[in-house]
Amino acid sequence: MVPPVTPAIRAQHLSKHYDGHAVVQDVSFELAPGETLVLLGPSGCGKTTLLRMLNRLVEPDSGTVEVFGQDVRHSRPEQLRRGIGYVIQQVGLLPHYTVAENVGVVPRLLGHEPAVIATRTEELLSRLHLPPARYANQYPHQLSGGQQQRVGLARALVADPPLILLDEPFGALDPITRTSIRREFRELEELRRKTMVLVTHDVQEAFELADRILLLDAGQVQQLGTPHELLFSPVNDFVRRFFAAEQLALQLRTLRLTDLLPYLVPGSTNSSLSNRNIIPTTVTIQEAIEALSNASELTIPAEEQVIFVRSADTVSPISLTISSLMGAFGQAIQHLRRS
Ligand SMILES: Nc1ncnc2c1ncn2[C@@H]1O[C@H](COP(=O)(O)OP(=O)(O)OP(=O)(O)O)[C@@H](O)[C@H]1O
Repeated sequence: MVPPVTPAIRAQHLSKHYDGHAVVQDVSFELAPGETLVLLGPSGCGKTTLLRMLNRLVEPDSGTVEVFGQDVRHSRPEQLRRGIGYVIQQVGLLPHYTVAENVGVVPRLLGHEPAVIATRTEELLSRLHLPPARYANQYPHQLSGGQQQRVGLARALVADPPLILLDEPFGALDPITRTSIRREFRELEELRRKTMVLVTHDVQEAFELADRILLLDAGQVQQLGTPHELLFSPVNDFVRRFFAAEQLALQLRTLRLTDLLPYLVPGSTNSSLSNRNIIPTTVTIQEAIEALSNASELTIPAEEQVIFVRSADTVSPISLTISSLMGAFGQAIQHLRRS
């Protein structure tokens, strides 16, 4: 028999009051190792308070938190926090320390060898697009907001904690920087195996980064589930209304070509198309539209922009145009609404 995996986090019946008001009310969830949970909800709904209960920056009035099977009350708060990465919007870099010194703070406190810290710091800065030769000896005020944010992320990652908590980590950035840094963040090898809890009030961001979303309102869990479940199987009106304004954009980012295969008719194969015109069925509808819009850069004449979809279980490729794609998308949505 496979032994049960100890959850990375088990939060049970967490509650917190401030000045007689319930800010977090009876919240429970479990997170598997490697999973990313996004805490989402309107301003003031208790996301930050809930996050800070996980590393004891806030003590709950009632309820318990276990991190990798250990009740957090049994660790000293400072010790617990050194083992959990924490990234906040106001990056909190030390102004009189260089970039490298800021990144090395926690490993120094943990007593790691200076040479090991230096190597690791350089490796992380390079991976976060801050070449150490240029940035290691700069001071925070010499960096842009986005660069400071990356130093904050490097600092949280340097001691290689298995769990990272992030509170609006991209909140202070302009929308364009925010989108590109988010993409880098998602593709960062370093984060692939980490368990993460991320607070945001940005719905698109939540859908882009979450394995599961915990949607809160007035301190209470409204729904906990995958982006797909929240979008297509909302459990109440609050959840439905919360996503209504951005529904189409979210549907395009949540459904994948795999979901549309039953509605796509295999087309004729065109031998003039090279491999560059083949996209996998794992891409989202949004990505497929972007690929089709860029198809004129490929070998196909603009008036017959076609892209082939290939998956392990599709023997013959399916040719795709914007109109066949949107037709299939419409049918898939109707089917999901009915079921
Ligand atoms: N230390 C505190 N003392 C008193 N009230 C507090 C304290 N911390 C938070 N609150 C209150 O608790 C409620 C929830 O705050 P919290 O910061 O957890 O919400 P949030 O969902 O993270 O909000 P935002 O998205 O605006 O950051 C708010 O009404 C806030 O004013």
